[in-house]
Amino acid sequence: MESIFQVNLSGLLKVLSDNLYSHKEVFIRELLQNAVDAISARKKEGTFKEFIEVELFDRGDDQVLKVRDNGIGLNQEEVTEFLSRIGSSSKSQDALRRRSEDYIGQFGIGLLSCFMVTDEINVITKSLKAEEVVIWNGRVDGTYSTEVSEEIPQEVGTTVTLKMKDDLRMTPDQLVGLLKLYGEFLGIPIEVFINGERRETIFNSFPWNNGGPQGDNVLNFGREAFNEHFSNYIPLTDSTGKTKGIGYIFPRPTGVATSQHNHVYIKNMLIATNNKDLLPEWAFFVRAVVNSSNLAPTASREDLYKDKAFYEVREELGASIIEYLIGLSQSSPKSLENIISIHNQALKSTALGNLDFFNFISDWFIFPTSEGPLSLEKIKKRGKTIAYVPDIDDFRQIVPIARAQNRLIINAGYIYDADILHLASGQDRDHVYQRIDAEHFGNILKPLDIDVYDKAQERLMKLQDYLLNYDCELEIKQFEPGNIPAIYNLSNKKLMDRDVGRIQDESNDLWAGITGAIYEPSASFNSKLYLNYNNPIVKKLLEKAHEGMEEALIQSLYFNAMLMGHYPLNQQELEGMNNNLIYILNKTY
Ligand SMILES: Nc1ncnc2c1ncn2[C@@H]1O[C@H](COP(=O)(O)OP(=O)(O)OP(=O)(O)O)[C@@H](O)[C@H]1O
Repeated sequence: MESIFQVNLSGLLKVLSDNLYSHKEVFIRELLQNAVDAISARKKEGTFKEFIEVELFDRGDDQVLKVRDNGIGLNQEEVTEFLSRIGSSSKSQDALRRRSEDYIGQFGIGLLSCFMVTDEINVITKSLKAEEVVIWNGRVDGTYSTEVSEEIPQEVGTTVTLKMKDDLRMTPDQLVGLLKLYGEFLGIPIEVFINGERRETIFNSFPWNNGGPQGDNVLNFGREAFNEHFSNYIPLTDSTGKTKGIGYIFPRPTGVATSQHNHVYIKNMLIATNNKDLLPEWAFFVRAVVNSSNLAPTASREDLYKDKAFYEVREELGASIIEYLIGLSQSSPKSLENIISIHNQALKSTALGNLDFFNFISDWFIFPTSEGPLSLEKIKKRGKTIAYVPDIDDFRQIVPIARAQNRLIINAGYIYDADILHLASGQDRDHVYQRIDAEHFGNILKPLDIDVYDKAQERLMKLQDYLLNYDCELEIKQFEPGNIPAIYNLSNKKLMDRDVGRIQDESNDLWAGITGAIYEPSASFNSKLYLNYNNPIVKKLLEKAHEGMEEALIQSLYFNAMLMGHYPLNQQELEGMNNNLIYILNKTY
């Protein structure tokens, strides 16, 4: 036996209102959407002057809201089919429920949202194609009644009347606010009446529809939408022209983790003010307002279907942003510079994922250098070799030397910078990119003349003995400024050796055993102390023996260089440093 599901309407309504709609006010959106769809349907039959009227009446204890349109209306059969049957819609194209390009609605459930604010929906409708007027009353308990009359004077169109629940009465301002929020850009004037008096007409158009977006008008629009003062905007469009809008460049730096807050309109109706994924992920420095006729809302209408069209549109809007920035480099390089300086990090992360964009924008990127922040373009002009230090501590140590030698060094220790420069080295044939890390640290320090070097060798070996306990190799170089006696350099591997060593010193046998079993310390010296032959103390120390003081002196240079490089001293080093000071004190007094 075939049977039909019985629907417990109040249960269904609870599910809808708790899970589908974020707030009760969306019933206004649903009523407007139905009016607009009915007008669109009638437009297919011929021209007429469309309108939507919204009236709010306070009748003694009751408040009544009426939404009237002169759209296509419904005949008796359609009322039964589409109003009395939940999930039935006149707007799906076929039995497969493909969404129609012409309408906003498609699911046949939108009208139910009215039950969040009323217990009874009254519809009076006259179809374009029928003589009779149909009166339909749907109640929250799941019952409904239909009546047909040929007497009631009713123009073609539909009036939906709701008696508002007592605690959900609206003020005229609230009503106007909601109508503006959802319906301002529908392209159909909404006339508002309060207790029989005309209050205002709501009608506006998107700034990109007035012969293309224009300056202040667009910026004001953005300020109202996002409550932010923007100074740059980007016209956005997909390849079909069915999704259009404006992207505003956020006026302050945004973190990579910042989410988007886009305003999305579908067929001129506001769907979301907090959309987080309409633009590609990397575009987090842009806030967009977009109107689309090729994207589809979900049943809640507060999100977008993630179908093929969605991903295409998303990519094409991203391309609009990149195109705009490329154009700006020609038309207003200063503005581009300004945008890049605010969103340096965001744009760097974008460029790493898009080679075309990288090739366009990388010269504009700003890097901290030994001479302050400089664009890559300016850095390139300084010479054939571009030296960068991917570690902030290494950079700090090397910077006084670089300055004294009039060499430009990039601090590439911040996120993305070393990757950007590495990528640049593969793209740029005119420069040599020199990555200066622990292994190559000595390369930028000048070697000694060979005869001076030979002479110093014997002394150096002697001094080296005093550093064996610290696992540090001595080297001599000469560099300016001469007041830096030594630079200490520790590779990452060595840093790890030190940490493991510390764990083994401080922990019990079990842990020490485990770390010993899983970690093999490096065999060779991994840290280096570069002595500076231009420094008078070092020179003296290398020229002749200082019996009794040598150990304390060379170790002091070692501790001093470590501290200058922001390296933490371990227990053994701290003790060594104190012992040295006591030794010097005892020698002096
Ligand atoms: N103002 C109106 N004029 C003419 N027909 C209407 C009107 N309002 C509702 N209808 C009819 O009632 C049907 C159901 O409306 P409802 O709002 O529940 O769903 P829908 O708009 O079809 O889809 P969705 O659930 O996506 O909104 C519509 O498909 C339409 O045929």
